[in-house]
Amino acid sequence: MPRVNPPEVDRVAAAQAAVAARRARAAVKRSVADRSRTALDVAETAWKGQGGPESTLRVRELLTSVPGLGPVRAAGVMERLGIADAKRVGGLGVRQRVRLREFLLEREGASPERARLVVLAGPTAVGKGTVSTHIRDNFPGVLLSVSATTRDPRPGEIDGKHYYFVDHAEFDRLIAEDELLEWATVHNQNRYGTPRGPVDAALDAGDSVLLEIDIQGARQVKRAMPEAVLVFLLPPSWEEMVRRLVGRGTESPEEQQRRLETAKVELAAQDEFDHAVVNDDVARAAQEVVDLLAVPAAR
Ligand SMILES: Nc1ncnc2c1ncn2[C@@H]1O[C@H](COP(=O)(O)OP(=O)(O)OP(=O)(O)O)[C@@H](O)[C@H]1O
Ligand SMILES: Nc1nc2c(ncn2[C@@H]2O[C@H](COP(=O)(O)O)[C@@H](O)[C@H]2O)c(=O)[nH]1
Repeated sequence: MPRVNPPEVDRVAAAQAAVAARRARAAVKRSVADRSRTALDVAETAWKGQGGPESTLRVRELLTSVPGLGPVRAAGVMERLGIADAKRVGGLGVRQRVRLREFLLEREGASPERARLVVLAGPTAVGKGTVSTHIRDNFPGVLLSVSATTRDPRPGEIDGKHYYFVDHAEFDRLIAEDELLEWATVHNQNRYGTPRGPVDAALDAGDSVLLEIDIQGARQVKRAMPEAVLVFLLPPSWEEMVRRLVGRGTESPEEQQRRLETAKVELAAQDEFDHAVVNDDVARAAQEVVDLLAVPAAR
């Protein structure tokens, strides 16, 4: 027999239930924040459909309880995943669940205690330098490795900031003394290499490191350090990449042609990478790379 109560009793019971539900949701959020549970575990519980506090938690609340994800970054993540602001975890559609699960898997695999080595590679003029500079300027928690190179500085490039500009004898010495984590002759012309010391020191100190290097170098890093995360930066289209190369105006037409030949080979290697990021917008592409590094956003 259904019970019939006076309206006051129903209202009091409903208010008590709402308070209990809010407390339960707050407890779930605290358990993610203090890492006694992962956000993915919470989401999976909600999707088992038992109607507990996990399923009525808003996705925004779940994400902002993940260490290192503030409201602004959480909003950006939701926009990327195609999840509306008011959505509750239990109310997500199948595709949204798949996207959120993938995001949380990646994010929680990249726990902030585990420093990561991320390698950003891609074809010429896709914007590797631009995206890396954006990360260096906006995410002080990331160490951007400074490479050694035998090429001449371009106008405005500073020795020790953009590259260590060295002659061939010095580059030979760096190789002979095993001071480079990887090195390669790029575009059949100049040699470039990653100094090993600063990378090792940063990882030992628990700091994540970003390398912006070519594909041959990325393969060498993966062989030496299989835990490194390889990210392939893609242009929105081949034509846009050519426009960027020509528009940059730093190479002669012959050098542009040489780089485009290398680019065809490089684009064929994108499947060897762990992740692909399209550089249609610098800030968004940089954010995607930073999410893979799992470092706190700039204040
Ligand atoms: N998202 C973007 N939208 C429009 N232009 C961009 C974008 N990202 C970079 N660019 C422009 O494209 C050009 C090439 O960028 P950048 O020099 O960073 O490429 P790169 O991948 O480092 O090239 P390389 O490997 O040849 O050194 C620059 O003029 C830069 O301003
Ligand atoms: N293997 C490595 N490649 C590197 C390194 N530093 C930069 N690069 C790549 O070289 C090309 C050309 O650079 P540019 O500054 O002359 O335009 C570009 O693809 C870089 O990613 C390195 O240490 N190792």
